[in-house]
Amino acid sequence: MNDSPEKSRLETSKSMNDASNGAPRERRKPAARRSRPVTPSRGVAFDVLMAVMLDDAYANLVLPNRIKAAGLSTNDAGLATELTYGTLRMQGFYDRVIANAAARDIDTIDPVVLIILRLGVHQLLNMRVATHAAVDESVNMAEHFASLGAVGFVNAVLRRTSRHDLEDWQEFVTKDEKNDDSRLSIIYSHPLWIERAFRQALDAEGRGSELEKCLAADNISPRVTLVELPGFAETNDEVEGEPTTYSPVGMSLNTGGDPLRFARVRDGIVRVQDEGSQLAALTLSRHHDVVEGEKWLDICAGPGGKAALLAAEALAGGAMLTANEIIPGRADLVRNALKAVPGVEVVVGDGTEYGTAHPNTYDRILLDAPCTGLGALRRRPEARWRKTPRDVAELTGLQAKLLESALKALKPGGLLAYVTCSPHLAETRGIVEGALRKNAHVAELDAREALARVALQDVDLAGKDLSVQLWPHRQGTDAMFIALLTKSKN
Ligand SMILES: C[S@@+](CC[C@H](N)C(=O)[O-])C[C@H]1O[C@@H](n2cnc3c(N)ncnc32)[C@H](O)[C@@H]1O
Repeated sequence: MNDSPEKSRLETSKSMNDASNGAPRERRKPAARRSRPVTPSRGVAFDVLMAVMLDDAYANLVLPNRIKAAGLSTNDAGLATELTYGTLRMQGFYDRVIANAAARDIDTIDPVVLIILRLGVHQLLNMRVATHAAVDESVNMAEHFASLGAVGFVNAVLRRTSRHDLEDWQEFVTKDEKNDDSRLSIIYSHPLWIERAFRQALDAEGRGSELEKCLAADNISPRVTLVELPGFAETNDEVEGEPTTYSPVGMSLNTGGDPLRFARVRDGIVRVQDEGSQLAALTLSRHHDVVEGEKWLDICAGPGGKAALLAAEALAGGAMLTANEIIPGRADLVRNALKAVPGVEVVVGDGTEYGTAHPNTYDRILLDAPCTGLGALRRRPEARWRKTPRDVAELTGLQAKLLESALKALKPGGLLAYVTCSPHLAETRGIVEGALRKNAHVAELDAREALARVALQDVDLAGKDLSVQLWPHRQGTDAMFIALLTKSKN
């Protein structure tokens, strides 16, 4: 490095401590408009980042609408997606870079300016955008969306940033960190408590050495995978994809774009679904042969992804599925997800009370519990910044109650799958072990062996537990946890 970031910081603080640095918080008159418009992809990314930051919007919901409204070409849509998702994921790291290059606390920078800077830093450090283009386009955005003083500020901060590459910045912004956890949490842009939760879960499997790969996997967009509902979609030759690695009913899309362009997706017989979710549903439905007339329950069904697969499996085997969901609007989503599969009863109710109302009733139960979703961070780029350890405390209380209730609703000798899209030990082994301690008549079954019978290939599972923990960096799926429980007949 010719010019260390530290030196830049000093220079920056000198040059930026004048009155024309786009001082934060107070709204100024927008800068004089340039004739050059903001590029469509940057405009969409800016718009979505504003909605996420200021309106608590979800990027994965807002972005497709904004792309459509702006009429972006496929290439521009790809660029807008990379700008939005990449910036959101790496926000924690970029804020360290910006704070350093600007020599000021991030909280003192106007939100509009901060978003423009984060987008600029992403282009400079993680995309193959030429430096002059990244800086000029960001300055242009500042001229359109921010105050006059902010234009020079954006220009100066990004020029400082551009003097060093990603590795230099990684080294610099972590040089005072005392331990590996805080260093990795900054470099891979994960809040420290999440990084620690992943470390604990991997350590428990004896695979702590995979932590960096695990964190890195969250910063890459997954391929779109689809499930072909068994019995409905086998003859499908319209969707261009290839079989998924493990799921016998899955397909990975070869191309990007909106899967709704395929008629079978619109009809609901081919559905977007992570491969890990498919495996979770199949581990329950294919654990043993279905006996005609079996009663199945999906106790937390919304929005209905796994319910649709279970419904197809139930129909094929002569079982009857009930799908329960507490939020009426989400129960409507379940009904919509089930539009292609007849015969499913959808009910709205509190799953924690279900077992008391319907004791010893169901042969198979899926409890896909409300959870932190830490296993799907790669899909929800802003989620890592919104979750807190308090969410874990609240959710584990609910998960334990739901499991108690589901166990009550289970017929003696029946099979219950406890599933989370989180590898956090408190939400996974903690809940299962709590239920086993509390209920002498409940036993854990070997979910690994059950999964092995379902999966197309060997699944690399570590540790000694009977449950399954999938990982994005290992299986390319969301980090789904699957435990199988039964209760004795007497
Ligand atoms: C992880 S999601 C289930 C995802 C679903 N299995 C799928 O594949 O689409 C958990 C669901 O549980 C619902 N839920 C939360 N608390 C509940 C409760 N007390 N009773 C029933 N459902 C509940 C949430 O509204 C949410 O829709």
